[in-house]
Amino acid sequence: MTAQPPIGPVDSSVIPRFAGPATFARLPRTDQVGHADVVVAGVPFDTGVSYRPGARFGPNAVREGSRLLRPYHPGLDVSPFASAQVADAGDIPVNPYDIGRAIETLQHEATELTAGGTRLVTLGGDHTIALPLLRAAAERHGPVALLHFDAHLDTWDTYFGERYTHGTPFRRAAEEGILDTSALSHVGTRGPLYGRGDLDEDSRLGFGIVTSGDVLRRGVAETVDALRQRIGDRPLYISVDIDVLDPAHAPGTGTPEAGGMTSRELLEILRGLAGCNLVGADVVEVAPAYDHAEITAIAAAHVAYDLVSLLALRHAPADPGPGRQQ
Ligand SMILES: N=C(N)NCCCC(=O)O
Ligand SMILES: [Zn+2]
Ligand SMILES: [Zn+2]
Repeated sequence: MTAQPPIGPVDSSVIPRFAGPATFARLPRTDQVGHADVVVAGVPFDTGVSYRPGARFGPNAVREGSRLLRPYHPGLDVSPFASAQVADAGDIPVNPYDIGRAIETLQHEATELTAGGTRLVTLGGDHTIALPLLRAAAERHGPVALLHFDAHLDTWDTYFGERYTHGTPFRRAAEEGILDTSALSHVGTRGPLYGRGDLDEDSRLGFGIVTSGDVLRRGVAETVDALRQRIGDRPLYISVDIDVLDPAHAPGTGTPEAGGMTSRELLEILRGLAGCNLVGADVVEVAPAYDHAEITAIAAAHVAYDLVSLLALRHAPADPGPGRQQ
């Protein structure tokens, strides 16, 4: 906890929430605060996609979609921006022409942002960015447990012979030894694969799978129990590909698959993870050009708000009430 109460978001009863440039949840920028406990950073990068491009515009779309968020989270009983100093670090500028350099830059910047113990929630960007983010998390915490919400496995080996793409980050991460192989789960997977071998290789890497259909059949409570048992108190990284949601709930994404979870199911599962040892998280694959009425951007903003709230809970023995307003 910082000595001064945290600087909170702009007061939407004084400055209308539709006015001015958007930071995430109308929070201060990192240069407006001293130390931040949690930072939200954008990564406008989509050079790793295999189908529709456009996730480079995701970070700002999610910021715009976050204007209506309010400071108290009743589901988790926390005022995240009062319990912890949360700030928007802006976008990390990565090379749009060279995936290798983009990955290097992002790993370096994520390491810098988290140097003093600050926790990072990243807004993508395509799923390629999870690899350098996991590297940075593992540098600090050792191999991390991973909860991966996605329609896709993203443990494929190569696309067009390329090893660093949005369909391969978790294969690379497993090979690099930065994941705790006793606690890896995909949640929400569905849709056709290239072959049964995809599943065999995925399981050989150590992943367990809770499909979208499993969530429907078992329900949220049983799903959360199973995930929590696997995670225990290990350092946990959560990666949310917004295409884990049904295209009805997230049309604005690059590789949509029918038969997905609802945003209600996803948010409820996240809330069920309160108290886990979350060390970092990302929300990726928002591609606003295919969105309608900000459906996807708003869903992603709420997911990011829940992730920030899970992180802020660690600073909040009891709800301290509203923070100082900006
Ligand atoms: N959306 C992500 N991250 N990956 C999808 C890759 C699916 C494919 O091109 O076969
Ligand atoms: Zn996906
Ligand atoms: Zn993905």
